[in-house]
Amino acid sequence: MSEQFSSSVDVSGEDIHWDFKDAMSYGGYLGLERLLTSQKCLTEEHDEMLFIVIHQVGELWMKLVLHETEGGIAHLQRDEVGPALKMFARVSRIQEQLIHAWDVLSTMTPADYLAFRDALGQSSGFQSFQYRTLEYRLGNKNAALARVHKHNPPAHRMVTRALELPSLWDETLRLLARRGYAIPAELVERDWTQPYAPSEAVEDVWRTIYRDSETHWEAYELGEKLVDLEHKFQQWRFNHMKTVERIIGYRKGTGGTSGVSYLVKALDLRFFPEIWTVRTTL
Ligand code: HEM
Ligand SMILES: N[C@@H](CC(=O)c1ccccc1NC=O)C(=O)O
Repeated sequence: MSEQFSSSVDVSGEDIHWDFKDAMSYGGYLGLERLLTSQKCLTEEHDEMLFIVIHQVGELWMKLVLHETEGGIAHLQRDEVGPALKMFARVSRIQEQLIHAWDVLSTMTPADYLAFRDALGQSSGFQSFQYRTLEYRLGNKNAALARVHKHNPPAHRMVTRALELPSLWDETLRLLARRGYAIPAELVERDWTQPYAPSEAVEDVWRTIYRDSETHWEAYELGEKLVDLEHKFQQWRFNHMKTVERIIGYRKGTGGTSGVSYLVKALDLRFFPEIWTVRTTL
């Protein structure tokens, strides 16, 4: 073994020796070489680095949110509510990080952003395949939005798979049906690519669960976790819309939408509709 690839150190009387060729290192394990050379600014503008890093951090958190959401859904499929709740609790904490990231981006003024905005061309958050995958897994099935990814086959496969699978809400209703709650049969087996249509029968089930939570404790806890998750998703959307308003005003979006008014409309979307409507009649 060559001397330069090995080392030993005396730590509290213990001789620790390692071989660098095989040893795991901090940067190697974390892939820092790729991670920290992936901030490729197109301009010399100071704030472009902030813009890139905020998006990269967002995509990394989204990766973990997807991982935890998949894990949580898999537990629900196996009727393991407790471990699913543990994963959704983590999702909510990650969402808090995503929400607070807007405060960092808000330090960028309109002039700072406009200085490099033209370099972005027609690229836009619309093209985030992880975001679209997440929306589909949670239950917002707008099939048209998958087409954006058709020129990127791995992304298209990921998004299409999410479109075709039962969402978190679908799996929640299937679990309730297995537990004897009166979920309509056409919601237990359906074409999952289609948007979910709210049902009075489902609202009735949640009314039963909420009115007597002590006898329906697991279902009640699951319902409240989903409320947290959707509430935080709404907060993220709202902060996005307000940050966009303060940075580009009422300009059109680079992705071709009207901009702020498009983002305002997106605030009306619901992943778990009956869990909200039931609250009016509890
Ligand atoms: C200066 C900052 C930003 C501006 C001006 C902005 C603006 C917009 C606009 C106008 C849209 C609508 C699509 C379009 O026409 O382009 C949009 C969509 C989107 N943006 Fe941003 N955005 C900003 C930052 C971010 C950040 C930091 C993220 C994520 C980390 C993000 C994620 C998204 C996503 C996922 C969509 C698609 C939303 C949907 O389809 O409902 N944006 N953004
Ligand atoms: N839609 C934004 C551009 C934008 O925000 C963006 C552009 C490239 C990569 C990520 C982006 N972020 C989210 O939409 C705009 O209209 O200025």
